[in-house]
Amino acid sequence: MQHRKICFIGAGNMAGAIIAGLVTSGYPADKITVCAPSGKNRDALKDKYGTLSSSDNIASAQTADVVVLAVKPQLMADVCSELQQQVDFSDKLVLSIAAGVSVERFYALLGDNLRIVRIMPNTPSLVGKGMSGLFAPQQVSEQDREFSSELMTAVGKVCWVETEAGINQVIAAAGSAPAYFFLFMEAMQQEAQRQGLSADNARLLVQQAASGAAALVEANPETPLSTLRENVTSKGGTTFAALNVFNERDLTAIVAQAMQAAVARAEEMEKQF
Ligand SMILES: NC(=O)C1=CN([C@@H]2O[C@H](COP(=O)(O)OP(=O)(O)OC[C@H]3O[C@@H](n4cnc5c(N)ncnc54)[C@H](O)[C@@H]3O)[C@@H](O)[C@H]2O)C=CC1
Ligand SMILES: O=C(O)[C@@H]1CCC=N1
Repeated sequence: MQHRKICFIGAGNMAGAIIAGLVTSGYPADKITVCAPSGKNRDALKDKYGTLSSSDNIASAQTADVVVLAVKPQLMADVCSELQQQVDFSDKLVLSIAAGVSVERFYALLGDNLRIVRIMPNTPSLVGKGMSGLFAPQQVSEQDREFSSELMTAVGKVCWVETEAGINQVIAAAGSAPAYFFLFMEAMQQEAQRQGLSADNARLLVQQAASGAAALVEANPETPLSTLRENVTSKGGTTFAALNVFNERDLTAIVAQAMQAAVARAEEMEKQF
């Protein structure tokens, strides 16, 4: 892949996960500058991965080919207004990983001719297991699309969505989704301990069950998820008893409501930020 000069604005959980994944997969660390007001996170990335560290968003963006906007959505307007005053974006690709900040909003903040791609990644990018959804307006070149795809492929899998609304659906299905699975695993670990297993064993059992299930899904892409579930479920057996509890509480409806809430919040943020 091309090794363009990248500047990350923001050094938090998500930027850190992408940077770690990128460098681990061979992206040259000296082509990556990480900007944040406080030295804590960006210097930790510098120490661990050899990336460059700066408190100066403007100077770093000025010399970059690619600017990754990785601050919280509520800070995006302030950060962009400051950049817009001093940085010429005409020769730069801008990648936003923020939830709830639309392309239209970026045009208003940084200029109408902005080369922008919205990316919705997730934190498993840290270990090369990320999932990113990408959206670009029509005028974004094939080269910029390809670079964006390759960048995120370095830290996981990617899919493109046809419309910007698709980014909010990606949030519900992948961006926020690691937290759903963590919540589920937390609940299982808690109950396993309550039943008498040690904390270490409870964690190990839940962890391996989850990663084993995910590995089976990955290894059998043609097999419906329902078949994998049925393969565990003996009629009248223990799994059947457990699944009955989920079904009685209508887990499917709960999951649907949760994913709809994520989309609704993203839509609300688009109006707010
Ligand atoms: N955490 C996640 O799982 C995901 C987060 N995102 C998006 O990524 C973005 C960042 O989220 P997190 O990394 O979770 O947040 P975070 O709070 O961990 O990181 C935000 C970073 O921005 C930095 N920052 C604050 N003000 C700044 C400024 N003026 N200039 C430069 N840097 C500044 C902070 O120092 C911090 O390093 C958000 O827009 C979020 O919607 C997208 C997908 C997944
Ligand atoms: O919770 C959030 O708003 C961000 C976007 C997707 C994951 N974390």
